[in-house]
Amino acid sequence: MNAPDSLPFDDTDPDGLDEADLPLVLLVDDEVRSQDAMRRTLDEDFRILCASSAEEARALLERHEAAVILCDQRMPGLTGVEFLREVRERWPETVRIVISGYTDSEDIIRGINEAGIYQYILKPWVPDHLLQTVRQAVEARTLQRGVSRLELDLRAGTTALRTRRGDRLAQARATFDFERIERAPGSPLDAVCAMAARVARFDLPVLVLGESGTGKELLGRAIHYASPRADGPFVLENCAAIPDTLLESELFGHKRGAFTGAFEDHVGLFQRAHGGTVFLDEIGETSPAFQVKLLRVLQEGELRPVGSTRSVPVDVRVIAATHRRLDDEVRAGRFREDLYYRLAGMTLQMPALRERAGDIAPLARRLAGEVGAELGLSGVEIGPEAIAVLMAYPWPGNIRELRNEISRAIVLGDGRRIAPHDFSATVLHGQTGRHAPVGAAGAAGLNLPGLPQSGTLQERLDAIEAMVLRETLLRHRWNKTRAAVELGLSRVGLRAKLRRFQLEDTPASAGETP
Ligand SMILES: Nc1ncnc2c1ncn2[C@@H]1O[C@H](COP(=O)(O)OP(=O)(O)OP(=O)(O)O)[C@@H](O)[C@H]1O
Repeated sequence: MNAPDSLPFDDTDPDGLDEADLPLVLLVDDEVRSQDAMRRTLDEDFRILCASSAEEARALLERHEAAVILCDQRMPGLTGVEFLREVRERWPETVRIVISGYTDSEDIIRGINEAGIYQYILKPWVPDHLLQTVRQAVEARTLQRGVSRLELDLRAGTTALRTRRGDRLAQARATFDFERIERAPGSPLDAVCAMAARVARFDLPVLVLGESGTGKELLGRAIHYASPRADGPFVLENCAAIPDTLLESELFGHKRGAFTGAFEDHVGLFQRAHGGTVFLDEIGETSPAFQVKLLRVLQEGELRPVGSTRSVPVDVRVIAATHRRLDDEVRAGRFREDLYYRLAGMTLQMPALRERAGDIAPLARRLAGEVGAELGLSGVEIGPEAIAVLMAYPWPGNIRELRNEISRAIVLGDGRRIAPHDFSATVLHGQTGRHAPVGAAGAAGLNLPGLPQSGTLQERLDAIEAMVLRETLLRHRWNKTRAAVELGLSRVGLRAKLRRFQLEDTPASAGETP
């Protein structure tokens, strides 16, 4: 039998981590060897306590607040699930994980409800998976505790958050509200915004993934203004825009004389964001050397400006964004795994515009209004044929490209109503060179990933009709006779439709081959 451990605090921790801040994990297993194996897997990230029986575990839980309990299903006297049921009642905030072999699965499945088991791990377990599961369990507990705290606050009628914020904040909140992230009802963005709004309330780091121009920054701002840090600053740095050495001084500051050209002390963005949020755009572009420095600041909650001997405490929430798949970057060894886990408290994925073609119509109308107003034109409209053209294009540059296209159309058009011929040939003919045109189908049939999910029936049918016409013409290299035959139209009928969608009279449509 293993005696219960005393807490393994280590004053000489080489990482400079105060172990007292690490979450406590209780391992319950009567086999010393598997206890040891688990401990070795987890003890860099957590404080560990071990018990060999339910009795010992109870005694430890009475004295220490464990974030997570990992319990073997086979124990002398009672099963892991039975013990975890008791843990749920007496220590409900401790997240419960059971470890078992295949044969125990029925009992475990019952236990998922009865004992509120967060996760079960099958033997033989894989160290990475075990570590990952415990990390997630700790995060889940942090979220759950935050929810409970909020509920308590609400019940007590706490209005502190609201009263602290003034008009300026109210205005910023309205501007960067999740509702202002334009989308159609039922858009995939609904789920992203709902998750972001939830996580906004908790002080977790957030990683926003998504192609360029999908609205990652907009989402980051909305998170900040929906968070308890909303009355603190929101500062943004594009990590890809400046060289590595400057990035460090830009973010963490420098002392006068720290390097050639450092004529004065410089306060970095992290210090300026104290009490607020730092948005680190294009984090995937940073060098390994910079990643180490950032990790240290995040771990220690303090920074040392370049050339300084003194550390300064900083309290910021970091929201990082990248167009890269950061987990792939980690696997390829280009991004530090430990930093990845620090940043990815919660990961949000912004879908590309082509994956939510239903959003194009409301977005285009909104952007036409916004850009029109910037240009001093009010009430700029977009006709249904123009919307159909926009919906048939795959938008590799996402909303930023859509905004540019609409600006162009307003400037080149009559300034009142945007029509298809106001768009660039690229958009009119769906040719990006980077992605297959939406609706471009093989001989097997028509694939319509951009099937419109909003708008009136007529608008949606128009969008589909425009896509089908364009796709057929592209495939027949703009040979109208062959396209008409395939579509069962007369040449005159096809021409009328091309005129209607203004696909006919552009130089590109006359000569362009796909
Ligand atoms: N859903 C939306 N509603 C309204 N405007 C949007 C929406 N999404 C993005 N935009 C606008 O599109 C432009 C690009 O968005 P943003 O800068 O947030 O994208 P990003 O993903 O951070 O781009 P990058 O990775 O290139 O920095 C901005 O002008 C933004 O206001």
